Amino acid sequence: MKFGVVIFPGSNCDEDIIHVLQNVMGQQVVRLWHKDHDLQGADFIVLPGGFSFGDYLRSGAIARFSPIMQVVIQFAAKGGKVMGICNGFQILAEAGLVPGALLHNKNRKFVCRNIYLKAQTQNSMVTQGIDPQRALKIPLAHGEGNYFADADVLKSINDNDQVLFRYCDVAGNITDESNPNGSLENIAGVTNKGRNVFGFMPHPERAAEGLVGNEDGIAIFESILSLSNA
Ligand SMILES: NC(=O)CC[C@H](N)C(=O)O
Repeated sequence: MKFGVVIFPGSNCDEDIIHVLQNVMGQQVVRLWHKDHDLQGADFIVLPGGFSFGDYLRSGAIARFSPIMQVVIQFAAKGGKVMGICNGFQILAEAGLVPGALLHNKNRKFVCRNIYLKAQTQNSMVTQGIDPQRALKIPLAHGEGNYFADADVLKSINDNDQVLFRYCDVAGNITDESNPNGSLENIAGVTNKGRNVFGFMPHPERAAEGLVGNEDGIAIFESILSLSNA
């Protein structure tokens, strides 16, 4: 598969995801600059983590207007696959490509530690290969990751099976104590109605090889690739 990784001013996880896709997963990757107007034939677009435009106004609020986002929005409208990690998720939410919003963490503090999450649906490209009972240990690093949606949106994403991940404890229990940022119903990631746009806060690209002491993130990348090869 050919991945396109978009780089915004202030992105800081772009090289991490490029490294994992290229060197760990053996995929083709092109770097896309936020001012570009085409996707260089990529089949799968990734918006990486970081602090695009210094998180001014709100995380993702300015990046959402970068020229490349017009092309990404058109690509997604035609069913193209787009995945946002952390700041990428914030940009997708600002662009209206996934439901809901990311508010400041409930305790107003930046959270930077490992958390656990569980896949919530088998019906998505990023989770279909993950054992739903498995608690994945994945790093988290953000100040604005508190997932919010109004009651109607929350109901519709639950009814349509659009929740990708929820925060849990090491044993897989989804509890208030295992919620690191105040997210509604422990939601850590969602997909859109068309199931081709994916956003989540945790960073699997920081946990995808033995060298960094944690390979749990590979399950997500394997899931994406197994469906594309099916
Ligand atoms: N790691 C990241 O992508 C940081 C996300 C974002 N800028 C925040 O602090 O909320």
